[in-house]
Amino acid sequence: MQADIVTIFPDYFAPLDLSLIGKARAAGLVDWRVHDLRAWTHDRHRTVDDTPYGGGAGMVMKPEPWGEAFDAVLGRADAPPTLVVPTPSGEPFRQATAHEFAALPHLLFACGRYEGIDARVVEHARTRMPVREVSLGDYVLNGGEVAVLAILEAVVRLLPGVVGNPASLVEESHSVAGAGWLEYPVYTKPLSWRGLDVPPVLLSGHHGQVAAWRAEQSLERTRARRPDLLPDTPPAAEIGDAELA
Ligand SMILES: Nc1ccc2ncsc2c1
Repeated sequence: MQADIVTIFPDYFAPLDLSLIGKARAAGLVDWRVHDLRAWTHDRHRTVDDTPYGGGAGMVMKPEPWGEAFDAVLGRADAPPTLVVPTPSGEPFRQATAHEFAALPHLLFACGRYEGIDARVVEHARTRMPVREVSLGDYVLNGGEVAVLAILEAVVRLLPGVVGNPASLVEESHSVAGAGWLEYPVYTKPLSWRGLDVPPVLLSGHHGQVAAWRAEQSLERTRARRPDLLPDTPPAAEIGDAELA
């Protein structure tokens, strides 16, 4: 997989080399290039933003540098990459999205800052490559860089050969294979720690009983913390009605 990242804070991505993702790069399983958006500015102050049309607080990222940055990446690519734009107004980025992205040969990440990127950048990009605007959750960061780090980790770890034991990718929270329930609690030595003991079933050697206990734990956690992940969960209003009935 090839990833290009365009940002005004290229140093944000230095930690990528420290992690498992860095090992994947060394093994040739993934490569990424980080580009400073200001390389495509032409004024003395290397300006990347301006005031918003229609008024309002904050600044908006100018379209010209982004257009030239995408021109440069596309000009070097054999085929158009998929443009991934982290934004609070995007589609939810889920484990299924990570699997989709892991199957793509080339991702181009645009890290917005300020109040966002001039909308014409994505509008124009859609005429020359697939575009996915994605949200990591209902909260706002100061920019897309942290989101891209999270997305890259979620995606690259799914690439064949990156994670030592592929089986460990199966029983994870939100794992597609695990029906998307939350992960069960895990334990290791010592048997007793500060008066807290490992659940005896995990010491039984009964794989069937262990599997059943883990499934029950996953279901219990999912019911408690993420009922929205369970099938046939009526909207909250209906749940209220049912309880009142
Ligand atoms: N550009 C930008 C600004 C805020 C934000 N929050 C989550 S992703 C994102 C992207």
